Amino acid sequence: MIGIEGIDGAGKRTLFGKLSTALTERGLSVRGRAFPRYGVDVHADLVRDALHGDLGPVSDSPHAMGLLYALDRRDAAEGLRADLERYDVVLLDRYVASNAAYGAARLRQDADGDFVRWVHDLEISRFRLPVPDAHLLLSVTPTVAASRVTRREATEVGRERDIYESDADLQARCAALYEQLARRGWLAPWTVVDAVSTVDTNRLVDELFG
Ligand SMILES: Cc1cn([C@H]2C[C@H](O)[C@@H](COP(=O)(O)O)O2)c(=O)[nH]c1=O
Repeated sequence: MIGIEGIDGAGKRTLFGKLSTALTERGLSVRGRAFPRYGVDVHADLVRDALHGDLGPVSDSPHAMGLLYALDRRDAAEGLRADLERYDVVLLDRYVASNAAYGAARLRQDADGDFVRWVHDLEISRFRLPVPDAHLLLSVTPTVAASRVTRREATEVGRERDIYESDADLQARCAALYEQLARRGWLAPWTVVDAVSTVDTNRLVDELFG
């Protein structure tokens, strides 16, 4: 199970698609999932409302938001465990590490702070969510990521920027948090992928799967 992580606009969705194709071409069965599961889980829908300022003070509280993201994953845990039995590779577009990075960045803590520990206690120790085997961190400057978010807005009709995407300082702190989590090997080993230019997916698959 591989978690694909990075700030908004880092290119996670693109890599997710390319990796799925490359792994399938090598004869592996692949199951992809994305969190939050908007339209599937009530907690994820509350997250979406909060991200657009439609849930009152909930969006002001990193812990309230963190709990909603965690509950969405807890509701998916049984399905995830079944996927792990059935598929060679489970690819995740965001997972527990997103909660650690964004919440800690909002609270201006670092990776050794209370929030990252709180996420671990809640999602891993208490909810017993499956632990990933590896993380891929798409590393990109916040400026490049922001320009990708702007480009995506132009093509996705009706899509409104959420409260995190509009906050350049938060994105910069979040990028720093991800780098710290990667250096510490938080939860699983991390491979940092330079995502400013086009990622060589086949090379990445070779690195990951030999
Ligand atoms: C999955 C997840 C996302 N997030 C944030 C990252 C994004 O800015 C936002 C929405 O995710 P998305 O843009 O990938 O749909 O939620 C968390 O803070 N914690 C989480 O657990």
